[in-house]
Amino acid sequence: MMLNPKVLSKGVLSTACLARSSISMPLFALNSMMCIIEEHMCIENLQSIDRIQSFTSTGYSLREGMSSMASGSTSCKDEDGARRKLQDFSQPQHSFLRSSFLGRSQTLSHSAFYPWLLHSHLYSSYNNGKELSDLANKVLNGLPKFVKIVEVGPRDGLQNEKDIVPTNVKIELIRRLIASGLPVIEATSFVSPKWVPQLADAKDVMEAIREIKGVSLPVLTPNLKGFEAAVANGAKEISVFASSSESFSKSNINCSINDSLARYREVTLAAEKYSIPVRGYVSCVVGCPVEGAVPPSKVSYVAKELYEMGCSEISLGDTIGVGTPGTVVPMLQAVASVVPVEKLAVHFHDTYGQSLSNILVSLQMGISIVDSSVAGLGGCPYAKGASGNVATEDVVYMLNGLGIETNVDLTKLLAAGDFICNHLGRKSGSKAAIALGKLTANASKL
Ligand SMILES: CC(C)(COP(=O)([O-])OP(=O)([O-])OC[C@H]1O[C@@H](n2cnc3c(N)ncnc32)[C@H](O)[C@@H]1OP(=O)([O-])[O-])[C@@H](O)C(=O)NCCC(=O)NCCSC(=O)C[C@@](C)(O)CC(=O)[O-]
Repeated sequence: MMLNPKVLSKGVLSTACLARSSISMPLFALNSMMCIIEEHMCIENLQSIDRIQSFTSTGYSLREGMSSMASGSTSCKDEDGARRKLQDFSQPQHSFLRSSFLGRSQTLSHSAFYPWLLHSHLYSSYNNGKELSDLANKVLNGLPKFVKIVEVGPRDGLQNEKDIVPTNVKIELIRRLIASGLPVIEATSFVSPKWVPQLADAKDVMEAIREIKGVSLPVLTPNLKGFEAAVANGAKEISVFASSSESFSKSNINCSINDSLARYREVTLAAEKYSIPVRGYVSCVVGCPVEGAVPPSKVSYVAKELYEMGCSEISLGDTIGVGTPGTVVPMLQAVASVVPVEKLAVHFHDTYGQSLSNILVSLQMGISIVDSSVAGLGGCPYAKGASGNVATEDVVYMLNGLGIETNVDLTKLLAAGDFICNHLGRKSGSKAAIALGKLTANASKL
């Protein structure tokens, strides 16, 4: 598409920059979006750009949509007073998606390659500045100001490593991750050492970190035995892990979904006595290595059970990393209708490179807790084909770009990633870490 020469003139560009700098929105993302919009819409004058200043005004947010859905309402009011229907994403996959995201009741054909078909719709429907500012408002204004990152590298990241990582390396990794400012670091698992030999040193890891204050260091427990061992070794927070797929439940913890929920009821009851917060994982929230696609209703069933038995946070795990925004959004919609969205976390593995886009749509839906693993370490020994978790460095880089606080020092996080990658003798799984590492190396040559 042609770009109007007027938009290219120096004056226009600098005025556009001024307009952008006067708002409190994440500028990098906003600039990128505006460049795309300007380019494709051949903006003739600056009126549209000036309206960018109204991006901070009120507008429809997906969070509002989610809360109205949770209360049984299916519609919400936008600033023009028009009633817009929330989309029904619970329709079968690969059919059609309704676009309330764009503020129009239009039906978009859904294909595997372009799940949202945002492009053609965007350029054909939005042709004035007011609508452009509404659009940017909807995309960016609903994002949280702070995201809590739950670092799962020492547990989920290392559990699949074939060679046993020495205990002192695990402890040093945890110390470095703490130093980077991460608020939660899942330290280890009290599971059967026959099932996960890599984490057989859970007691020794806990012994070294149990006195550390100011950071949460939860551990994974599959049953009461694991819970008791965790508490005896100083755990102050624990996690239980159920699955939304029967086959995965059987292969991961050797019991059915309902049997696992019965076990976790015992664990949450015991935890309540000690005032120990329990996080509940639901794995295979989009797909299972054995059963294939997992319907959102199964995920919401397990999430609701965990929440109602007392789990204070529910982490939704795409264990094999097959999700795209097209499958993650309906799953979140189903779960958020039974568990408050502020209690939900997302946990993506990056097998198909979809994690960051999945995280972004999750944030747009009101989620503000994201699990990730330093250097993209990870994989589940009982989920064939599962690759590493989304890399914490990549998540922090994206959130920094969006102007979202995490309290994480990226430089120190990169150092923690280098430390563990050096030990494992492996390149980092984080694209941001690789790119920033190259930048540093080039700078030091100057
Ligand atoms: C649940 C069990 C124990 C059942 O395993 P089982 O073989 O059915 O259990 P059992 O009760 O028959 O016990 C077998 C042996 O394990 C012992 N045992 C029993 N419980 C414990 C315990 N807590 N700690 C230590 N030992 C334990 C028990 O004492 C016994 O020892 P033995 O008499 O043979 O010497 C086993 O299947 C297990 O440990 N599974 C854990 C597997 C695991 O950790 N998988 C990775 C988790 S990652 C995940 O789920 C996904 C997630 C959370 O990351 C999110 C995502 O990525 O999507």
